[in-house]
Amino acid sequence: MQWTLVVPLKPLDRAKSRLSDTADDGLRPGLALAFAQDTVAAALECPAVRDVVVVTDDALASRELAALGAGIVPDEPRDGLNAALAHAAAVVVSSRRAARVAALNADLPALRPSELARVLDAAAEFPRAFLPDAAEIGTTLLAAGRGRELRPHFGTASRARHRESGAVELLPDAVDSVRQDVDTGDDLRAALALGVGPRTAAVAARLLTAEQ
Ligand SMILES: Nc1nc2c(ncn2[C@@H]2O[C@H](COP(=O)(O)OP(=O)(O)OP(=O)(O)O)[C@@H](O)[C@H]2O)c(=O)[nH]1
Ligand SMILES: C=C(OP(=O)(O)O)C(=O)O
Repeated sequence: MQWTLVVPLKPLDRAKSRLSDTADDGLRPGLALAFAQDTVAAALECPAVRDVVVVTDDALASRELAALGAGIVPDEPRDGLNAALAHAAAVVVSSRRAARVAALNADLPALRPSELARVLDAAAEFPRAFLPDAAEIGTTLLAAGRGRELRPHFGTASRARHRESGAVELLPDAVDSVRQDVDTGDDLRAALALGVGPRTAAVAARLLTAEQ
């Protein structure tokens, strides 16, 4: 069972504003890019993933993520996160017949391919399914089966909104790395404790040096 993942990424100079007390304006865009690179690299190593498509208008992120093997879809219709995801999912389905599509957050720097495979295998049992984030308020993955629309409701309180939309909440064991998104300094410390990918580790080392 193979999936196409759609990963949304807003322009790096506006990304991760809630990390401004942890990483200053000089470091934050690089940190957001490192999260996306580690997320995409781990996703591409997952046996359940056929391909990864990043929906973004950021030129540097597009180059760096394409170099890892991701496809790039421009951010249309420029009406926020859910519109961008719905558009990219529609592009994917029209270009690859019978695709299974899942939206995956770009801020999962501890992502492990085997844990992502476990989540996608669980999602395959349902027409639409989602994984709540570590904080139990948001969502890190929303999956739609063949012929089903994604109908994304990411953003504030997305766990409750995805539940209300009829998507099945997934609760597989041992998938912490897929749930650990990074929005705050505490989230970053939790991700570092799980073990992050090499690009995030390198930027985090610079952050720690800057703190001293
Ligand atoms: N393509 C696209 N991606 C978006 C858009 N808005 C948000 N995203 C991405 O969706 C994910 C969750 O977005 P947010 O929580 O709003 O933004 P963030 O950069 O993670 O963090 P904050 O700035 O602290 O809110 C991140 O990967 C964002 O880069 C958008 O309008 N278009
Ligand atoms: C957009 C979401 O992610 P974040 O935690 O980055 O706000 C969400 O959880 O729906």
